[in-house]
Amino acid sequence: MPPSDQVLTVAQMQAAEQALIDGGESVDSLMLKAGRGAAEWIFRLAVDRPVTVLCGPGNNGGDGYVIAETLRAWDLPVTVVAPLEPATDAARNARTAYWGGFSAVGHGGVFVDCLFGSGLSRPLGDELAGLVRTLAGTHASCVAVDLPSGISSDDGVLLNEDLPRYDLTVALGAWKFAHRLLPARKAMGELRLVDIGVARVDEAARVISRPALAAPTQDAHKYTRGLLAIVEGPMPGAAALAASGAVHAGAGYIKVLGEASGLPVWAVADPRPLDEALEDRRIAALLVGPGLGRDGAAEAKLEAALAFDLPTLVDADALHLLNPAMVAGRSAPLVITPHAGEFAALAQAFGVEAEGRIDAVRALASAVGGVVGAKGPDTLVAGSNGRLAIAPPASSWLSTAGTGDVLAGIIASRLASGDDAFAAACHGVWLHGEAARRAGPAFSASELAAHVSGAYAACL
Ligand SMILES: NC(=O)C1=CN([C@@H]2O[C@H](COP(=O)(O)OP(=O)(O)OC[C@H]3O[C@@H](n4cnc5c(N)ncnc54)[C@H](OP(=O)(O)O)[C@@H]3O)[C@@H](O)[C@H]2O)[C@@H](O)CC1
Ligand SMILES: [K+]
Repeated sequence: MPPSDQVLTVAQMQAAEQALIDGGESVDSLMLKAGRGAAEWIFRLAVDRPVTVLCGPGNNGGDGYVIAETLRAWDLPVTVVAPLEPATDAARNARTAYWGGFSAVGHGGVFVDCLFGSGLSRPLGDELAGLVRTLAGTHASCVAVDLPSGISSDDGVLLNEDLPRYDLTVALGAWKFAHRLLPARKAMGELRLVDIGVARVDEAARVISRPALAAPTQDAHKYTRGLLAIVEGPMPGAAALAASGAVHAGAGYIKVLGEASGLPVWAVADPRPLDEALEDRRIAALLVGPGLGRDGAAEAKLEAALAFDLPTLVDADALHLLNPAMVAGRSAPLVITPHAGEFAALAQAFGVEAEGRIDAVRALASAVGGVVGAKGPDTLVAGSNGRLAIAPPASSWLSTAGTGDVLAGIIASRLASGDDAFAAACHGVWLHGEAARRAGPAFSASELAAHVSGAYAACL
């Protein structure tokens, strides 16, 4: 099987295909593997319904002819709609090898979109967009091969409006960013991956998968497991929620630096002035931001916290205060976890200008000199060295107040436990998503936090 966690850009996919060709494959042989692999999934979906394959001019269209011929040979009624002539040798060869018929309107049954794949370079013209919509509307099920036509592979942007929703998208060779990012992901239905022999690409982005975590060693004590200090602000509920997430995610000791009213009994408050409290050499990681406020006092706390150069997670209010001077000269790991609004403020503060979300997240990580967990329904984690990971789809019930504080607590807990910053962010995002899955519908942030230990148990 192909590495099922890697996500490739179009350029990386082309390089991977070239490596296969250098190793003795041809475009035609790869197209046969891709088309036949896709045909198997379509055959299962179709059962005995007729299939209409829309074939474009490039190699995605070539895949379509292979699919049509494969299904025809398996005795399914198949027709091809071909508004454009094949323009590549492989697509021409595949069309020549197709022995079935053509039609202008299709068959009903299953619509298979092989108009454009990763070679789409601009929005569909009105005529082609109309044809895709009509065929989708006149068939009971819709399948996209590699990508739905009209979607930009490298960033998941919809280049046309009113694109159809697909029941199934069969990715060829590797996942592309569009399979993992919104809004494209929403249009794709079920996702399946066909193996054409693509190897692991070291610098590829990854989908975050279940981490392997360890239980504490036999001789562990609370400090070896990690002391996490959470800087409290005027809204102590946020620090308490972060502490609840943190206690279930690995750290052995959670201390809240402040008055800590309303804290659970197992968390320890340290009400001394922050500078003094931060002198505790046993602190393994710091969390600053949840409930911190955005006034002068908050800014002073953030500066003090960052000056200690400990592994630190900056979240929430603190992200509106963070600036380049505060992170200059730091050497300890830093993680920031902005949602879209906080990201925009940070991009301005750090002078990040980039086209597209992925480049922007990478550029911010580089400017901050740390790891960015860009939160949202399709969370991205970027390291300052260009590493990128994409969260698997998570429960939409996470869209409720306080879940971000819980996530901050979990990631900070992983930092205190000794994960490096990138791993802490990835492990934390996975634990948070899994806790939400276990919490079911309509949970509160504290109920979410209580499910983190169940998520942890799944990683042992
Ligand atoms: N390479 C391999 O080994 C393998 C590749 N595989 C398959 O190949 C697919 C990529 O193939 P591809 O690069 O040929 O691109 P594809 O998406 O078919 O379209 C390009 C054509 O469309 C045209 N065009 C673009 N936008 C347009 C628009 N809006 N409106 C009109 N025309 C437009 C463009 O023309 P141009 O932009 O030059 O005008 C060009 O003619 C990939 O997704 C996978 O399915 C698999 O078989 C495995 C082996
Ligand atoms: K397609």
